[in-house]
Amino acid sequence: MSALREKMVSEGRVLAAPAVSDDRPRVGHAAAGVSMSGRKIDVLYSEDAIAGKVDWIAGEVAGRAPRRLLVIAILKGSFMFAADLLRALHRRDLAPEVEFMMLSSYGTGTVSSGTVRVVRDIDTDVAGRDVLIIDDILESGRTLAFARALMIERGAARVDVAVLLEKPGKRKAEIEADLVGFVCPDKFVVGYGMDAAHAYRELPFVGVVREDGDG
Ligand SMILES: O=P(O)(O)OC[C@H]1O[C@H](OP(=O)(O)OP(=O)(O)O)[C@H](O)[C@@H]1O
Ligand SMILES: Nc1nc2[nH]cnc2c(=O)[nH]1
Repeated sequence: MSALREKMVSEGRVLAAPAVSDDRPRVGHAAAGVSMSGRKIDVLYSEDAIAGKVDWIAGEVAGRAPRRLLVIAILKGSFMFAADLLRALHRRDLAPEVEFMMLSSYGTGTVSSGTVRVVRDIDTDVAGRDVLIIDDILESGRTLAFARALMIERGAARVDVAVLLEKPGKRKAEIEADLVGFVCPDKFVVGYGMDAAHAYRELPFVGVVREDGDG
């Protein structure tokens, strides 16, 4: 800490940065069994691996030379992917407008209810625009089929879909993503925006919660 900052802290004019505990989980490529609130999470895709895919997706989007690009992030699960992807798009000299649509079909469970609920709609007119819908994961496809159909119905010129993860062989609705980060094993994944009963969204990596008895 600089002498000036030390003086300001001692005078109560600024807060000292909290001490960083050294026993934080270190998450890298080979990390496994990270402990979170007593549950073990096996890391499936590390922060570095995700960053590489995000950069690749941004390059692909830029290569399509979108016109009047509107990025629509499907909340809640996509918030972290959206934040990283938007910064990566900026680095590729794209300046999209950004919208958020909140859809839900899983509630607190791990199986799709089969019904997509619009919790919050966008308030931008999409007619004539190139739209990129982004979501964390494509599984049954109900969420993204719903969102894409809605944007086409509203007159978007083009609708592309980018997801960080897709689970093959699970589709119940007719949709394929245009850009996919990882093809994911058939396990319920958490982290990097994705939850299990509202937990784990804050994790910077994608993992799988270890079942009791998994070791
Ligand atoms: O392909 P699908 O089977 O439709 O599943 C994918 C959707 O499921 C999750 O959302 P969820 O409904 O859990 O809401 P959340 O994003 O608020 O967590 C996820 O964020 C995707 O949007
Ligand atoms: N958190 C989470 N949400 C999902 N929605 C569809 N599949 C999944 C999954 O594996 N994890």
